[in-house]
Amino acid sequence: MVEQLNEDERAAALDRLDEWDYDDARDALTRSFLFADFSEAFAFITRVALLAEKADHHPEWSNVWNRVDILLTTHDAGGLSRRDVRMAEAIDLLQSS
Ligand SMILES: C[C@H](O)[C@H](O)[C@H]1CNC2=NC(N)=NC(=O)C2=N1
Repeated sequence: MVEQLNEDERAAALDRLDEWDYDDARDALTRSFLFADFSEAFAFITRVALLAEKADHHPEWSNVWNRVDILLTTHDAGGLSRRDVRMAEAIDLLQSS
């Protein structure tokens, strides 16, 4: 069973994850991505979906044309866990490649 991050662990993670915001109500990480068009946004969604399947850790997300909104939290832990931090870092790497 994966553990929810404690306050110190959460603060350290948020410090490192510059591009991500913290959703207090959900104990979650959020980030919005903007692309040139729907096709680019959908390609990104596909890449993240493959990461998610590999990690068995799945984002909550929505897409409107060129925009993808992602929320990461761990349902099994009732909030933010290491799995969300790892997923956010992996998504950031996709973005920078
Ligand atoms: C059984 C399976 O491992 C779990 O349900 C996984 C699947 N994907 C998941 N994704 C997220 N975001 N949180 C989870 O707790 C979770 N649990």
